[in-house]
Amino acid sequence: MSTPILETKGLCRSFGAVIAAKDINVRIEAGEVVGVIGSNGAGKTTFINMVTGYLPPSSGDIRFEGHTLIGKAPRKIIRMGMARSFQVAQLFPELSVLENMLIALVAAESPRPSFLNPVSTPARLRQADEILTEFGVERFRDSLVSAVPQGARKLIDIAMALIGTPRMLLLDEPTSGVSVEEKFPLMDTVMRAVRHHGVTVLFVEHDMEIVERYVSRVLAFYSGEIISDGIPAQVFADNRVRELVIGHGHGAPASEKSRSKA
Ligand SMILES: Nc1ncnc2c1ncn2[C@@H]1O[C@H](COP(=O)(O)OP(=O)(O)OP(=O)(O)O)[C@@H](O)[C@H]1O
Repeated sequence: MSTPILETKGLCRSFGAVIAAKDINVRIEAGEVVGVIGSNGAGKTTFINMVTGYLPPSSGDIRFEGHTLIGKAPRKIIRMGMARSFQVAQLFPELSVLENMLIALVAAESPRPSFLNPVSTPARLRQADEILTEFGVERFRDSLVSAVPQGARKLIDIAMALIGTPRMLLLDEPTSGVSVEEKFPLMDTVMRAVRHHGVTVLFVEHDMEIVERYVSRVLAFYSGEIISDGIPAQVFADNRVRELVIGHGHGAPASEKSRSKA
C-alpha cells in the first residue's frame, strides 16, 4: 500500500472539559480533493490547526508523506510541503498586491529572508506577474490590498500559499465573505490552479453547494468526531449528517434543494 499524503492516528485535543477532537483517524491519498463540513464548534478548525502545527494535539500522530508532524512548527510544516490559507486572507493591506506577492516570493526562497537585498528583481517580478495572471487577478497588481474586492483578496492569498510548490493545500472556508456571484468563479480558478500544480486539497466549507461541486470526498465532523467519510452523495445521504450538519443552518447541497422541490 502506498504512503498516504496525510494520515492521522488517534488524534485527540481537549480544551479543559471540551473535547474538540476525539480519536480522529483519516488517511488522505495524493490527488484527493477533500471537503470538511460540520456545524459551528464541530472541531473543523481544531483539526486544521493541528495538522498545520498551530495547535499541538493532546495525543495521537499526524504524518505527512510518512513523516510525523508532531512537535513541528508551522513554518517547518510549510517547508515540508503543506501550505495553508486562512478564513481571513493574511495579506498586508497597506501594501500593493505586487508588493505582497514579492514578499511571499522572498519568504519562500529562504527560511531566514533578508529584506536588505532588493526584493523587486526581474525574476521575481516575472514570477509575480505569472502567478497573478494564472489566478486572473493581474488587474489588481498595483492596487493596495485594502482596495481589492474580497473574492480577489482570497484568490491572492491562495495564490501566495501555492508559492513554494506545496504538495498539499489546506483552505479554511475559501468562499466565506465572497458574494454568490463570485464564489463559483473563485473556486473554478482555485481548482484549475491546484490541478495544474498537482496539489492535494483539503478545505473547510460551510457552503454545501461548493462542497458538492468541487470535492471528491467529504469528512463530516460533529462534536470533535468524524461521523461520516465518503463521496459527497454518500455523506449527504447519511441521516446523522442530515440531522446534525446540513440541518444546522448550512446551505443544503443543490441535489437536496432539487429533491425537496420535487
Ligand atoms: N483555543 C480554544 N480554547 C478553548 N476552547 C476552544 C479553543 N479552540 C476551540 N475551542 C472549542 O473547541 C470546539 C471546537 O472548535 P472549532 O473552532 O475547532 O470548531 P469549528 O468546527 O471550526 O467551528 P466554526 O465552524 O464555528 O469555526 C468548540 O467547542 C470550541 O469552543
